[in-house]
Amino acid sequence: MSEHDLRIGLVGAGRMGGDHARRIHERISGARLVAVGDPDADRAEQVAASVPGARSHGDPYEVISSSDVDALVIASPGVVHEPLLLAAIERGIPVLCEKPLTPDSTSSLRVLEAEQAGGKRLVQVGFMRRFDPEHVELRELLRSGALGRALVLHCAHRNPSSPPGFTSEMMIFDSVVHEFDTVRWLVGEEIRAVSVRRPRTTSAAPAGLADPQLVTIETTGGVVADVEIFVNCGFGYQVRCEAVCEHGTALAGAAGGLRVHGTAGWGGRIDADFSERFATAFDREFQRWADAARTGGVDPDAASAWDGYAAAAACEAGVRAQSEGTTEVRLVERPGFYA
Ligand SMILES: NC(=O)c1ccc[n+]([C@@H]2O[C@H](COP(=O)([O-])OP(=O)(O)OC[C@H]3O[C@@H](n4cnc5c(N)ncnc54)[C@H](O)[C@@H]3O)[C@@H](O)[C@H]2O)c1
Ligand SMILES: O[C@H]1[C@H](O)[C@@H](O)[C@H](O)[C@@H](O)[C@H]1O
Repeated sequence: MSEHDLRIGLVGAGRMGGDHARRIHERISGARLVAVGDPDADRAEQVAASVPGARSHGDPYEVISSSDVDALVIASPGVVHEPLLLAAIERGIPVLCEKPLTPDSTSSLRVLEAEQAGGKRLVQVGFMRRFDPEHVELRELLRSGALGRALVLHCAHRNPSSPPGFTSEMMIFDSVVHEFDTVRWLVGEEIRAVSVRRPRTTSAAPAGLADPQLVTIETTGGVVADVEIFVNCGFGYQVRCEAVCEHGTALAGAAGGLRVHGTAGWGGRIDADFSERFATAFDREFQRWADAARTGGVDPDAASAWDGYAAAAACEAGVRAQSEGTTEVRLVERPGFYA
């Protein structure tokens, strides 16, 4: 630890907040956690107690206004991201905000406006797949043109089970929000339209949840991505994306790891959850964010507030498409600030 470390404040001390606190303490260099805030003061205290030198606040805004906080991590539920982001932008500190930027495009636009008014890029959205080695390799391959142009993407996003209160709409704006960002980032084009189909529902789904769903995403350049979102698959956590190109295909997220051949069978293992599947991605995301924040810059490969807004707009179209059929995505003109 050095006096030049980036001093990080964390708001939201739930599952992700706890993970990120550990990550910063154990695996990120040049940065340390100094304050944790959560309206649930016990949670804040518990997470702060797990990191030597960190203190807790029952008011998250006290963390944001603390003069010894150089940069902020937001790991609270999406519905409260906007006021926390606006407070961080007002103080002029870099912020890494867990997905989503905000839950809808109107509030995302307010964040974009505040950031532009401050004149400096400060916001990064936690779309961690951008740091997953296989997804990075797939993007580089697509950009190299070695397989020709991408035509179709086949994506699967499976969770073992949905948390209590998870709704059919959340399957779009809490889960498929990752694919909206991944597709835009892989292809380098905005999303033009979204449609949703509902196959028959798994008997494992809680009452009222239409699970799985098939989401079709069309980009402005004519790439079509199909996404199977299945949040009660029961057996583990899987995220896959296969790109079909003019001269070949490439798949990120194929079952990897050790392949075991044993009595009467062979097999490998499946990750249990996102913290396992994307452990390396989260670590890289945080290290690169901290490195950029320490020098007053932003990571050009990370998701910006613009990316967060574009994903929110696609999610809105996706939720409308659940009942209205194919729905177009309308974006404001991209400001030069986010070029
Ligand atoms: N990148 C990923 O794969 C991934 C995975 C899970 C969750 N997330 C995102 O991380 C965020 C947190 O999710 P979680 O699963 O940790 O939720 P959680 O419910 O476990 O924890 C959220 C915490 O935020 C606190 N909180 C509520 N209002 C607050 C406020 N105004 N200010 C500060 N804290 C407040 C709650 O008391 C709670 O302790 C969400 O945005 C979620 O979408 C991302
Ligand atoms: O909040 C979580 C998280 O974003 C996971 O990465 C995703 O797989 C889940 O579907 C979502 O509910």
